[in-house]
Amino acid sequence: MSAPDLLVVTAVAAEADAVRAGADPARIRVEPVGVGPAAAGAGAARLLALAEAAGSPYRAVLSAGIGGGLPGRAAVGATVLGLRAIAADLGAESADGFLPVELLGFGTSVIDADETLIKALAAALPEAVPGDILTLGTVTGTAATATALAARFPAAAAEAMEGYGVACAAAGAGTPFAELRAISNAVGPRDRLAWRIPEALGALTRAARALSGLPL
Ligand SMILES: O=C(O)c1cccc(C(=O)CC[C@H]2O[C@@H](n3cnc4c(=O)[nH]cnc43)[C@H](O)[C@@H]2O)c1
Repeated sequence: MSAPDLLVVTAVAAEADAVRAGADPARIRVEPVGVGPAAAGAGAARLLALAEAAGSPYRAVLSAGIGGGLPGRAAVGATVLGLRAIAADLGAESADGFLPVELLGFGTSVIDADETLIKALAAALPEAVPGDILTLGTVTGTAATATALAARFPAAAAEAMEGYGVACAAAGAGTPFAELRAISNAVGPRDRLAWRIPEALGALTRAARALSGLPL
């Protein structure tokens, strides 16, 4: 049997189980690597390097899981296809507002998803909402932060905690990258009890079924 050609990286085991429930294991390997951009980046880099060393590199890597939807842009229950992964809190605070890492002269906070992979994913998931996905080390928990993020990132549809880390690992390995988020909650005032986790995990399973036929 040939090795899987798509690596799907999630944060937690429940998300990995949801993806596995819909994915063809012959084509897709699913691994939970931890919460946050550092764990995601380190975990994805290790898995990509191991596959490369074994002589069967992945053809693409997907950061997948649940996420928060920006109000008016992605509703709870929707699936968001990330066109760009943006490290929204990578930079410095100043009296004049947030300074992104670009202004500090330290590289980029924005990584584009692979164009060919996005076209294939959009065809496989026609109902997915296309948009940027923010990566944050801290889950947004106030209306003020949600409003500020929506203003800073007019093309953002969702936020999560791992995409930019996986994108950095993919860029280092030369592997096409994309991100997929099933929306469990609205970005805004913290209300953990309102998160619709089972529904979002169900949406992840449905998306994974569509991934199994992906031309890679
Ligand atoms: O408690 C559970 O059963 C459970 C099952 C699956 C996943 C979880 C998580 O808490 C996953 C954490 C994961 O979720 C992403 N996430 C979701 N909503 C947001 C948000 O509004 N802002 C940022 N991140 C969000 C994030 O990527 C975390 O890694 C629990």
